[in-house]
Amino acid sequence: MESEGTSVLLDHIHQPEDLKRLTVEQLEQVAEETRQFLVEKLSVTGGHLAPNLGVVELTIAMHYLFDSPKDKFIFDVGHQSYVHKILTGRKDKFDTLRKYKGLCGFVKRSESEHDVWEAGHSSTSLSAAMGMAVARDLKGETNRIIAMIGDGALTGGMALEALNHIGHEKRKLMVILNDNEMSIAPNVGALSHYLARIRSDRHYVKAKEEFEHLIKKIPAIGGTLAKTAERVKDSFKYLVVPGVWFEELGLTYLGPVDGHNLPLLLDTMKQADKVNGPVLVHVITTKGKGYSPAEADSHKWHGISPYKIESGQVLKTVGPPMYTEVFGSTLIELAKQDERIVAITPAMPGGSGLLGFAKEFPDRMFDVGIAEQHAATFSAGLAEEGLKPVFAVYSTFLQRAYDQVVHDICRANLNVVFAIDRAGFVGPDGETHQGVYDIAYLRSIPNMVLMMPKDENELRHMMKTAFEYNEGPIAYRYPRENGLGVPIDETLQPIPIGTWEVLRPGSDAAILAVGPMIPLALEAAEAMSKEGVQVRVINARFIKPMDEAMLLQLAKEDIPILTLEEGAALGGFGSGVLEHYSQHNVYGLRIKIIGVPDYFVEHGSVKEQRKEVGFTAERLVSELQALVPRRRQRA
Ligand SMILES: Cc1ncc(C[n+]2csc(CCOP(=O)(O)OP(=O)(O)O)c2C)c(N)n1
Ligand SMILES: CC(=O)[C@@H](O)[C@H](O)COP(=O)(O)O
Ligand SMILES: [Mg+2]
Repeated sequence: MESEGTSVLLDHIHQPEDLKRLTVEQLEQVAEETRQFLVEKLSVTGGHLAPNLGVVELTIAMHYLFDSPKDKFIFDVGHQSYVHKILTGRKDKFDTLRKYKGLCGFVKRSESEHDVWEAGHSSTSLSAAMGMAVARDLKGETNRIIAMIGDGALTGGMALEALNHIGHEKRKLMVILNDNEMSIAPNVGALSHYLARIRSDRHYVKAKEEFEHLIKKIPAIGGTLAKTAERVKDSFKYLVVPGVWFEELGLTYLGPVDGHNLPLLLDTMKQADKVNGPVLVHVITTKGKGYSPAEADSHKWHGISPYKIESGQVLKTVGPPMYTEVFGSTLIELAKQDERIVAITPAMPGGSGLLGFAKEFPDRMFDVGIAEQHAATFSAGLAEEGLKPVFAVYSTFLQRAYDQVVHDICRANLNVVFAIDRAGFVGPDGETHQGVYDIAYLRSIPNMVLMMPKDENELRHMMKTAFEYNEGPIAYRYPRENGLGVPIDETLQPIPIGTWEVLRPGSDAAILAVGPMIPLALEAAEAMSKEGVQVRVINARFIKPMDEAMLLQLAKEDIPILTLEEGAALGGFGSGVLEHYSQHNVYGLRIKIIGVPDYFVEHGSVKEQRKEVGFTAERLVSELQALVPRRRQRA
């Protein structure tokens, strides 16, 4: 891929209509120029390069044949919608991709009328498509509904629930299965193996054609022989029709078709468009197509940081290890001591830092696919039988398994350990991925213990604490960022459950800070000390249960309290402090909750997101000045 390409045709594509005037050869040139554009732009911005390189021809074909936005294009997850954005007038905004107030990395209604379904979480496209198909029919409209779903997303339970409904109602809609054999990591599961079989045995299609040709040769026959021939043909389907599983669900299966062969793709999708009912087009693509580093390692290039085009070398940020890395290495340390420890990931082995664990303990590592609900109750089953499951999951994706956490794990009080990564703001992935709700949605469940460390060293001790805790479910949450670079204790000590830690003494006010908010609290306390106000800073490392003794002491001292968490203020840790005092009939305290306000915080850097919601020392100082009575503020 030369680094300075000239986009001759792509520069003239401002809306999908501009595609429709082109010849197929010109469309192929647009595809080439689009790949060039993606590689160049994302070398600066970073983003989901490999998924988008894989759907260049597919997205061009969709916009060439069909009429968005009248026809509804629904992208599952939406991380592969960059080509769609390029073709719908947003090419010039790609320098702002995933930047603060810039182009969103997922489908976004506010950006374009062509963006009709927002996602970020996987496996929602088919349910949305079905909803839009029913609405269309009830309104007497005739537009097309076209969902693009990947082979990974297809393993998500919602997708299978939707297929069941789609096949039942038999309404006209098109499912384009973008099969590149990859989730983020190589795809897993029986469904993935089934698709692999279809991909590999191309003779299915040839044999089917020969058989049908043979049947046609038999002279026109009537009666039982005709019925027999039909039954033979139908049963032959089980042998040769590759997509029989989909056909049995009630969808017409077309494919598999090469997703980079535009003429073939166009023909197949024209055929699919004629089907008067649900149709699934099985498209085989290469994740990372056209850029050799991404083709060679599409796991790494699924979501990539800025890189050098020529070498594919990623521009690494230096610094202390990420919390995720510390989690992964410490889990190996613990697992070496106890074979009861098993790790579970819903399709995020790399992102969750478990690749090392998988290598060390292949029999104790379970990637269940994009299936958080199954992962949770699978963990419950493991715990039921005396193992020590560590369910590694991003905060935002744990939302998908809330009932299983309540119903199967906490109610049953099973010893499941939750390793909740990406807790707090996550930066470029934005509002669909912010890990800011798990404090609120977990702390209200009986039997749940929820911790957050002040640094990577304390994370290790929390992991030991969780491992040795056998009173039921326990969770530690940690952010998508580097640790603080603190010294690492070799010996792991469990922390007494429900105990906080005073980090800075003070008698005029107290800040109860959670996790990555602690440095900010210390900075504000330092600033206040210059005004003669001594602010105590407490590491509120147990969100549940709270340190009741310390809360009682604070009440006795009757000093103002400020709670600080990178989580939804509504129902979060600070709410818990208020609830505690209410339950203990303590009245009249001055308490200020600082958390994430009640709206979805969009993409940008974590620093920009924190600034936007007022997580700044200046803001904390002004809140403390308002809380601490004048008499305590010495002149
Ligand atoms: C509920 C949920 N779990 C996990 C993820 C993380 N995730 C994003 S994309 C992806 C893989 C999707 O694979 P596939 O659908 O095959 O798309 P591809 O990237 O291969 O084009 C995963 C696991 C998510 N977005 N949503
Ligand atoms: C699209 C998606 O959900 C994942 O690719 C996610 O963006 C990964 O997030 P991290 O980059 O934090 O692992
Ligand atoms: Mg895939």
